[in-house]
Amino acid sequence: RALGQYARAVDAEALSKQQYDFVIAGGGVAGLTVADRLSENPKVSVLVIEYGPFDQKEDSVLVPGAYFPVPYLWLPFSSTPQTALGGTVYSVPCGRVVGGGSAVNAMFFHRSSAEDYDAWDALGAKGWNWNSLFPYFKKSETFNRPDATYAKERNITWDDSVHGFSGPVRASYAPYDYPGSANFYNGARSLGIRATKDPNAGDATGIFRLQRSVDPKTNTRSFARVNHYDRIIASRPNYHILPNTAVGKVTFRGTTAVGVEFVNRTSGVTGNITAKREVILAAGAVHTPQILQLSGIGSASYLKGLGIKSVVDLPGVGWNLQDHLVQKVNYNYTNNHFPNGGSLQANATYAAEQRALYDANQPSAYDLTATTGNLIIQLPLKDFTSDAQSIISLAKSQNPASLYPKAPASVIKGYKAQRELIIKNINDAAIGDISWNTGPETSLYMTRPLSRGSVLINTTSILADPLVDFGAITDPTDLEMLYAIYIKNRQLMATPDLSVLGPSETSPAAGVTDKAQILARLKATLQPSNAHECCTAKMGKREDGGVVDSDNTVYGTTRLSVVDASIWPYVVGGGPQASVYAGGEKAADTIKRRHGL
Ligand SMILES: Cc1cc2nc3c(=O)[nH]c(=O)nc-3n(C[C@H](O)[C@H](O)[C@H](O)COP(=O)(O)OP(=O)(O)OC[C@H]3O[C@@H](n4cnc5c(N)ncnc54)[C@H](O)[C@@H]3O)c2cc1C
Repeated sequence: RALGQYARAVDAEALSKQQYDFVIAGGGVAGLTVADRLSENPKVSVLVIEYGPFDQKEDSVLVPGAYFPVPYLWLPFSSTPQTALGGTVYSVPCGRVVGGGSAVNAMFFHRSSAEDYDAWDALGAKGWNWNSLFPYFKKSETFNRPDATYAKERNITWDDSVHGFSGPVRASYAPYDYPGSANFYNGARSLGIRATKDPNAGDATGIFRLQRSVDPKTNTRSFARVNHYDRIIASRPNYHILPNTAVGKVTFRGTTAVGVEFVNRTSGVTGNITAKREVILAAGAVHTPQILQLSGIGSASYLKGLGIKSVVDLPGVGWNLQDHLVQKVNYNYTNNHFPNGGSLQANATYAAEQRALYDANQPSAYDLTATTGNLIIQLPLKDFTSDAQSIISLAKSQNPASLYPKAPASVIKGYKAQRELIIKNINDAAIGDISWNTGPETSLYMTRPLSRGSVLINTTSILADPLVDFGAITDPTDLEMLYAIYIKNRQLMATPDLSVLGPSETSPAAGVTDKAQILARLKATLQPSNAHECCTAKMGKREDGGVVDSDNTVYGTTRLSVVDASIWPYVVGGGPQASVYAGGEKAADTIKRRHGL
């Protein structure tokens, strides 16, 4: 049988006889963005090989308010014991499904501050800066304005000039809001926190309304499977996806990538497929470095220990892992509004009513994700604490080589350069967030880590998880920044607008005021990952631990590129997906140009 639209019906033998112009490993945000753009040309054939299945349009995928439990995660998957956290292991959250992280994420969809992208360029990702990414942010989205009356009532503001109106990702604001949002907004304003007109304009600090990747016509998730595959596939016989299949390694002629080896996860059947023009890695920041190492691209001496023949000695592969720290803070409220962000879980009658409204396409609590409220506060360090200078001094006093003892020398060199820029921008770009779901849970995020981790293989099987070391809070500055965010949240909860609701903290440090004790509680309860893993095949100079050049090509190879969140020099503040979509759009243009398409 010839390859069908979904390529699901094809057995490995038939597939092995096919050749594609481009073979893409990983059908997540970046992979499907690039596949869509390349296959716009009917003469270009594209195969995406995706480890996970197609989703079955479950509520937990499509309905924002039915988000929990999060489906299609890579489970069970644990990190290595975290040395600065008493040897505890933590889960490594990533999506494993067509659509990748966008099929399972909390749908925050927003850009970071211009300083973050400009820092990438300064660190050697030449041409990757705010100005060059800006048109791609616009290209990636169809922005939907909220209803005018609702927007006025709820202080929703935006700037049309920074948005796109014809791109694949549907971006919108929730049409429903809990009354507690007003308390949060007014409390933040009373602390002097600026109301940001639109965080997507290059300054993502202040308090603002969360834009989400949700289609406002259907009130369902707008994710890469829908916006970069379902939307177009009927007219693209040249675009195929092979699900439930792992890319095991890239195959080479010399240092030229010529295809991939794959294994079907359920049948175990293996095969090879030829890529006539290019192999594109888009397996996410945890798995792209795994594929590279299994293919002989990484530290030659390390790979030799596993019996893997080196193709290119590239010690930066797998290093520079970054993520955002998460700290949940829970409260009891004696006088909270009803309904609030906890009501769907706590009150079955209310949940049934809201579900009926949602099904009738009326504004409903099901239009919100179960994780968040509608508002978020993102601030630079100086706006979280008056103690910013001593935190900066602490950061400067660290010795990067001893913080990251096993990292190759080139990686340390790049790490030092990153630290200098991060410290320089620390009082301008956001370092963390406060998000209250208007119910029992507040989420704090420390988004400007100075600690670094790694993803290294320790077997030669693609079906075994790589070793993921988040390196969480190995630089003690990160814990101090988290503490600053935590204290700011306490100040916020003490403002008249929020204290009127009668909050009393139940965890992580109920009643504790001593700093050392609070730090101990934070260490015991923080999560090293917000599923925002990135930066493990960094774009930048090779001598600084770089893995890909500014055109996404893996150093020392031809016809092999990386397009996902692995390529970032350092993590953006806020949610990463909008930046991955934009980076995918930019990479697709680069690849087209390279092949004269
Ligand atoms: C639970 C969760 C919540 C999140 N919430 C938000 C949010 O609210 N806002 C936000 O901006 N970001 C959020 N993120 C992060 C965001 O989704 C990711 O940053 C983004 O998906 C990364 O895109 P990517 O293309 O780099 O990788 P992914 O989208 O993860 O895609 C990688 C794909 O490659 C596949 N793959 C892996 N190994 C192989 C292999 N060997 N062969 C073939 N395929 C392979 C994976 O199955 C996956 O589908 C969240 C992520 C998760 C998991």
